[in-house]
Amino acid sequence: MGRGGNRGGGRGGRKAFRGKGKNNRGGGRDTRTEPWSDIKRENELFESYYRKGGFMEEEEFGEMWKYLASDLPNSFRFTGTKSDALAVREIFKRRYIPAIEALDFEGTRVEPPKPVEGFPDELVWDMKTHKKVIRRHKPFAEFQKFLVAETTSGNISRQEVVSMIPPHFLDVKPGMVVLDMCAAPGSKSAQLAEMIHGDEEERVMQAARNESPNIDDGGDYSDDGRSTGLLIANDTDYKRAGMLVHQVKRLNFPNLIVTQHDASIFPSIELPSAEGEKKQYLKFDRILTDVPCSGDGTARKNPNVWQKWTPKDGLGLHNLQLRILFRGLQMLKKGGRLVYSTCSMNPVENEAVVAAAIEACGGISKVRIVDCSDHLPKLKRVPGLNRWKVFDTSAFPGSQEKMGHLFTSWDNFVKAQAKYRAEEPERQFSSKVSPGCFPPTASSDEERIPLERCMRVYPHLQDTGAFFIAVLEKLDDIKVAQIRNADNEAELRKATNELEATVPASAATSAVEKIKEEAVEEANGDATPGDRSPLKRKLEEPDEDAASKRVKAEELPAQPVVKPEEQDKETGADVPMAVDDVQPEINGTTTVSTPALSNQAKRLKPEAQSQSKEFFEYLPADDPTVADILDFFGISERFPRDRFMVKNKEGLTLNKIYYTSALAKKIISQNKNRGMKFIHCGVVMFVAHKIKDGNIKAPWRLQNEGIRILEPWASKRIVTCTSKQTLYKMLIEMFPKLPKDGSHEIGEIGDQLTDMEVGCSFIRIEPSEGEDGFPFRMVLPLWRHPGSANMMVDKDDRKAMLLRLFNETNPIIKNHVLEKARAAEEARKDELEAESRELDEELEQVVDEAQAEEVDGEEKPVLGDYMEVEA
Ligand SMILES: C[S@@+](CC[C@H](N)C(=O)[O-])C[C@H]1O[C@@H](n2cnc3c(N)ncnc32)[C@H](O)[C@@H]1O
Repeated sequence: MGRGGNRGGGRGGRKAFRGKGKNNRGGGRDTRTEPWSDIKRENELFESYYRKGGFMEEEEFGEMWKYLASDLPNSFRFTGTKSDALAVREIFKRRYIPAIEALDFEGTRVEPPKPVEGFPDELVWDMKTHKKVIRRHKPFAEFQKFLVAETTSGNISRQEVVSMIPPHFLDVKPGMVVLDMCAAPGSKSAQLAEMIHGDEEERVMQAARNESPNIDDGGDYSDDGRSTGLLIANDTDYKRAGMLVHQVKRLNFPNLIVTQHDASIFPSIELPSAEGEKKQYLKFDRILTDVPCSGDGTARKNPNVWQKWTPKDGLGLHNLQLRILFRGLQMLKKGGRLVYSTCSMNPVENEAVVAAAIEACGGISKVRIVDCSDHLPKLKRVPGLNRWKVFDTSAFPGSQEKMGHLFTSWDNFVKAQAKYRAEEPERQFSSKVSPGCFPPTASSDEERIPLERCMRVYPHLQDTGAFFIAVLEKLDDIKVAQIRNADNEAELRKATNELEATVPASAATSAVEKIKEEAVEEANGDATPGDRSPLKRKLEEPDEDAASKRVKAEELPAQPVVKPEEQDKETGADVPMAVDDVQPEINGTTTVSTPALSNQAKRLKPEAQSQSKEFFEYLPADDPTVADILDFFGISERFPRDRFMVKNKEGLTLNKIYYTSALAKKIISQNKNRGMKFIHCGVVMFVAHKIKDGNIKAPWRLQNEGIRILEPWASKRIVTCTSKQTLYKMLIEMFPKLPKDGSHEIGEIGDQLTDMEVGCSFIRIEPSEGEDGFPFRMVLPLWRHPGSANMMVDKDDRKAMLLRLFNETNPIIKNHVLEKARAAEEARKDELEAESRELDEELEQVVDEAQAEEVDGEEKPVLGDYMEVEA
């Protein structure tokens, strides 16, 4: 990853809401007007469910609840390549920890940040002092500046600790093909990209020096050290997908594609195949399904949980979560690994989804839950649940009063419903409960799904938010699925209705105030658990050949457009979306009473479509513009020439030239006309230099984003910086002068530039030991003008570098070009004023002359005078 601004100005970080796209219910966006500290952290229904739902002992519940109602510590992660991340972490430890340790705030010693146990290399830190205190109070000003500057430069990610866990369990290796199905705003995608990237830069430099890379981490380094892996980050929500692009763009990762699809019907991705050969479709080594959820585990930072929690939030999302997970398992390679995660504590959104998906895939011989007890051993967690109660509410129409009901099984639920229909036909339930919400009932020990292998992280275990993680491995192709869809449920309901008469009137006993425990039959042992197992229907693995069939997307209104990065982009109509011929036929509705959707209707649920279209046109390997640029920089023939792309319909090298990995190219080229919605791919490698600067062979600028990918292969236009002092001068002066007589003030850089032709070049800075050395390798672009030089790093990034390398908190960056332009503007202003004075004088003269005329002739109205009308 680039330093010194090459990650742009991304300000990522998760919002205090979790996936409230159009499909999501629950807490929703934080819309409160009153301050967080004034929000009452109480909610009777919420508390009753977690207290009575049988999740933990009363004593532990008390501890958990106390933490859940307290503020969340402030956490962050050092990001980027490992060597860069470790270098910035060292600066932080050396400079800021001692300063914070010495602070007093409101009479108490400040507890400094600490590395979070369980995460490798001390790259994750948290701090008890609240974010707001750090932001607003003077003693923390220096530390706050560091956090802001490094977050902007992309060296720090302000991410919640628990949210960092799922990618760690995916066990991603460089070279793997990974899908993040619900990725926005992208903090986990960033982690995954880092993992796929590995120590790529180090390896590429070794390859360029013809050294054989010394690696045995199982990655594929056949592409001259470059990672052959790929991350596809997807989100259905148009605006959030825009946030995702913004977040991942600063990673400068050419092995990344962002798509915008409903993950539950994510299209199969076609791979190129020879004429007449059977079509091949991409299967993933790793998949993350960090699904939309009720988010009740984020209560420490999300007031909506306290204000709005209802059991409907989780119940309403169960089916969408199940469909997303099922689709993920379909697209996973045999032997591949999938992590399912939520920030909810509700088993209906967690263990129930995992169990229902495994059942839908054909059981534990097809998909197993991986025992991860030996992975991240310092991370405190508790086993997943095998038993839980499902919570629902009911009310009479028009009444505000709600009654809570706890059900232990689908049978009891159906029986209780029948009883209420007979006794209180007016009472209405949320009708979001489906059979898959309940604990699975295996017919034998061998078939039992070991849900205890799932992981629950609770707030009190290590002072974090709550999270749920399940690691799944696909053992075999999914050929037969057990489906519980609305048709089957209706059949089941019909069958169980016949049992109504057998339900004793006393079936439902009062448990907590308004909460009813609807599980008495089972508890008394007099219930005959009905056959919960649904009717079976065959579901073949998608017939990939049929995947190219098109389904016309519904016409939807125009959506806001992602900030365009290319001016010459055109808009075009959406291409119909390609989906698998056979989609997971899990109940697409969330209610037991809703009529079944036709298969066609289930497929016709595309996400909101935008009217704008990105173009991704690859340039031919012998493109003359690219050839000139590569020649100008002396780029080795070993650097691939066929991966350059432009983003205009005509495929012209107008403004920007992008670079992508080989696999990204294959996928984009093969699928862009199949209806896939690609919304981002590629790092900007070259930008057209439009200022007249003489006759330059390659009037293109190197870009921070792509410079480190290209630099190891360059043999020309390289300037080496060896002194910190020189770099300092280059940073505080935007355009240091380079007079013809060689009397510059920029040390070794100026010496090397003296005889260099006008145009772009690399500044190479190698790391060196000691306080006076450079903490990490840097490569920066520089433009040599006829009379000056310009390191092409923007002001914010210059400031970040000055702070990081020189501890300079308020640098004044000189820009004589801007000053000259301002002076010219001032001079022009003076000129304009003079012109305007002259005009006034002329006008006065005209008026005087007009008045003089009056003396001789008829009276005429003049400017500033008024007419006298004769009576
Ligand atoms: C919990 S958030 C994901 C957070 C993200 N993984 C991260 O770490 O930054 C859930 C995301 O799912 C998205 N989403 C909701 N329904 C979806 C669907 N049907 N397909 C794909 N994404 C969906 C939401 O827009 C939201 O961004």
